Amino acid sequence: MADQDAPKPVNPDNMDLADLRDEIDRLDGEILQLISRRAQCALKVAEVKMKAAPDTAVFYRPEREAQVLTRVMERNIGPLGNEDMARLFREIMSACLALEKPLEVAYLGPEGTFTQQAAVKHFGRWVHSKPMPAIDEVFREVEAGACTYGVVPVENSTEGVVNHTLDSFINSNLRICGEVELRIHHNLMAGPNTQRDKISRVYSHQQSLAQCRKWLDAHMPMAERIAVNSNAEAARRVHGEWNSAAIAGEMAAQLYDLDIIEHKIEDAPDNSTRFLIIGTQDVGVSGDDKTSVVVSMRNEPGALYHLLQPFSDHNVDMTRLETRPSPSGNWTYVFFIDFAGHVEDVNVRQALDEIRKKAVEVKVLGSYPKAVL
Ligand SMILES: O=C(O)C(=O)C[C@]1(C(=O)O)C=C[C@@H](O)C=C1
Repeated sequence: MADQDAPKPVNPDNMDLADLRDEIDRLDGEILQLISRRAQCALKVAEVKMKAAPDTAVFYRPEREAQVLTRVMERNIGPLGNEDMARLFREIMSACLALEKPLEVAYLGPEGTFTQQAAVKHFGRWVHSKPMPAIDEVFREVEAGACTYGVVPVENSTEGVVNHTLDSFINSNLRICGEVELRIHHNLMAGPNTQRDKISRVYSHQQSLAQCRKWLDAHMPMAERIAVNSNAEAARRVHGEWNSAAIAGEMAAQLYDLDIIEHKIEDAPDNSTRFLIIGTQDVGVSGDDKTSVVVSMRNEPGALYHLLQPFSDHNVDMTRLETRPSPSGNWTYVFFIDFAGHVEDVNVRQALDEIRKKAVEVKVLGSYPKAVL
């Protein structure tokens, strides 16, 4: 391009409103062209994948998405914050992937749950999402191939692990393809005809009731607390009942037309929940990964020590250990372990090889990128 054709540098400080809007129009034109070119590239990527593996092409690549979002955050110069910028790119990538192949994602419903919020955070808005009534039904939907991926909660920072999810992995061949972390804000909501001092029942998911226990003790000690399948289910019920309230997220209040009586009633201000993305694919190395395994050990003295020793010997950073009763009974246990690294990393492979020699069974649930957003 000749020098005289190059766009003149502009200094927004010296521009009036009309000039600033002209500049925004010009920049929007550039952004539009760039997004279109990016989408064309994604279509070409789909062609290349189809050519290489016509029957088994994998379009959604969590490791690549994590790298793209991490790079956006590293290169961002502001004034938009890193997370805001990454969310914009999250949606662009989501739209590009939908051009390649629209994804079907099952989640723990009904509509308006935190799990749906987590699904949107992870995949963006360009997927077909399908609410399922229970965690094991999310697993079944993905196992049956009706949806390619599923989203289920796995642990909460105040309430701990979601046992249903861990137990579902024991009898399933599904893998973990990703994780999402979500800050959870609980709100007390009711229909427009319900007065706060008349509330006699509070519905929510059992974990949400527990996460708001102190607030409920202090402000609604007389109201009966009723556990239901999900917070969105609680909101749906309250939609048709007087003198009842639900504890749920803002999405549920909008969906079921309820008024929020009190925002952020959770006892722990940094309350957050971790969700897993389940599917059938093995995810490649992103450079900042996590691995989850489930190990069953013989019930003998020192079993746990022998299980953990190889992690320390090979410098593998263990991030979580959960014990669950083994489905075979007899007071035996299985251990769910998360650690940093990917099964293709040498130290991880060595640690797992040693554990396999000592364990009754080792099942790798998946290596996947650490949550970026
Ligand atoms: O790089 C790929 O494999 C792509 O399909 C492109 C792309 C993107 O838009 O950047 C889209 C979907 C994938 O999940 C990852 C990245």
